[in-house]
Order: sequence, then structure tokens, then C-alpha cells
Amino acid sequence: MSGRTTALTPPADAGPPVRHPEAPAPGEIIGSHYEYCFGCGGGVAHGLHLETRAGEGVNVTAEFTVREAHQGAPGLAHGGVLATALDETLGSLGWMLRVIAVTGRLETDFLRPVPVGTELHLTAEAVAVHRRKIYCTATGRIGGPDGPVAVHANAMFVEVKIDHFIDNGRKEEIQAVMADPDQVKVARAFEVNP
Ligand SMILES: CCCCCCCC(=O)SCCNC(=O)CCNC(=O)[C@H](O)C(C)(C)COP(=O)(O)OP(=O)(O)OC[C@H]1O[C@@H](n2cnc3c(N)ncnc32)[C@H](O)[C@@H]1OP(=O)(O)O
Repeated sequence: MSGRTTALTPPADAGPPVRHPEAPAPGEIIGSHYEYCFGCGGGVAHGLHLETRAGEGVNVTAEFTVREAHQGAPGLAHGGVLATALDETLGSLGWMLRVIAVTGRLETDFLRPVPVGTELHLTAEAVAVHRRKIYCTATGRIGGPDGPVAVHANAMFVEVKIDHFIDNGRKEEIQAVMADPDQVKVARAFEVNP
């Protein structure tokens, strides 16, 4: 990581994020991007099962109920799980920009403990784009969209091509995904932007 600036403040020549014309309509549920994703996949028993909805701008909302399997301290959510919820919500912003992007940097503030049983209401928003970098923020509130803020993150995602996953993922899973024509179609559509 030599010579790389790690600041999460967008550079002066960064531009505003632009909602893609084919982004999901406001209020539309953004389905899971992968059945075995710990954040959103239905195939992970103890996963977060996060359900994300498109916002009106380059933003999304999501809910996640903290369950027993998500504990760190007795009766409280594990901080890493809460960071995962923020990360997953932020990851959905790619649908609004219609790019594939992965987390480059994620800085999380933990402001309140989150008890098991809590429904965490999450929002994420892209704030600036500079070349392949997407600067964004996310917030998790306890109990409702206007509840007290429990967690907040500033992040920078980096746009990648499908090859990022093909070249780096384990062969078994990559082959299974590539055998599904629907998944390939969705992924390739994201590579043609706009
Ligand atoms: C399909 C979507 C799934 C979503 C799931 C939820 C989100 C996730 O959890 S994704 C999984 C976690 N993240 C990862 O595994 C990513 C691992 N990291 C990588 O693969 C690489 O480091 C990657 C792709 C981020 C960047 O590598 P590379 O493509 O070679 O780009 P690189 O040239 O180094 O960087 C591009 C720009 O980003 C900047 N950058 C990259 N990483 C960072 C970082 N950590 N901090 C600050 N800046 C960074 C670089 O400085 C560069 O900036 P500039 O354009 O000004 O020169």
C-alpha cells in the first residue's frame, strides 16, 4: 500500500455521484446479489439477511434484525457484525450507479450498544465519485428510521470488473455462479456503463 492516500475525504476534482437511468426505482427492493453472501444471502442460516431498498437519489435503505448468532458481548451485537451490516448496505449503492464495486476502506464509529432483538435501520448514500473510487457514508439507527444512531461509517468503494471475482474467488463457487445464465447476464450488464 505504498504511496496510496487513505483519506476518506474526496479530492477537490471529485464529481457528484449520478443515479443510473436504469437504477432500481425508488422503493424497489434490491435483491440479494449472491445466495451465499453473509450480508444478504438467503442461503446463510446465521447471515444478516439484509433487505435493501432503492432510494430516490444515489442512496439505499435496509433493515437487519440482530439475532442470537450475532452476539459479541452477552445480549449485544458484535461490532464486526454491525460493520458488516454497514458494509453490505454500502455495497448496494453499486446498483444505483450500476457499477460493481468492492470495499476499499471502511471506517466505523460505534456510538451505542445494540441489543439482540433490535431492528437496525440502515441508510447509505454515495457522496462523491473520483475515477474508480466511490466515497460514501452509512448510518444504522435503533428501532426505526428516526431512532438513535448506533453506528456510522465513512467508506470508499473501488469499481472493479467481473474478473476481480473470477480471478480471485475459489473455483468451486465461481464455476457454480458462472453456470447460472441469469447471474452472468446481470453481472455483464453492469460492465456496460452507462
Ligand atoms: C458484488 C458486490 C459485493 C458487495 C459486498 C459488500 C462489500 C464487500 O464486503 S466487498 C469485499 C471486501 N473488499 C475486498 O475484498 C477488496 C479487496 N481489495 C482489492 O481487491 C483491491 O485492493 C482493490 C480492488 C480495492 C483496489 O485495487 P486495484 O483495483 O488494483 O486498484 P488501485 O489502483 O490499487 O486503487 C484504485 C484507486 O483506489 C484507491 N484505493 C484503493 N484501496 C484504497 C484504500 N484501502 N484506501 C484508500 N484508497 C484506496 C487507490 O489509491 C486508487 O486511487 P487513484 O484512482 O486516486 O489512484
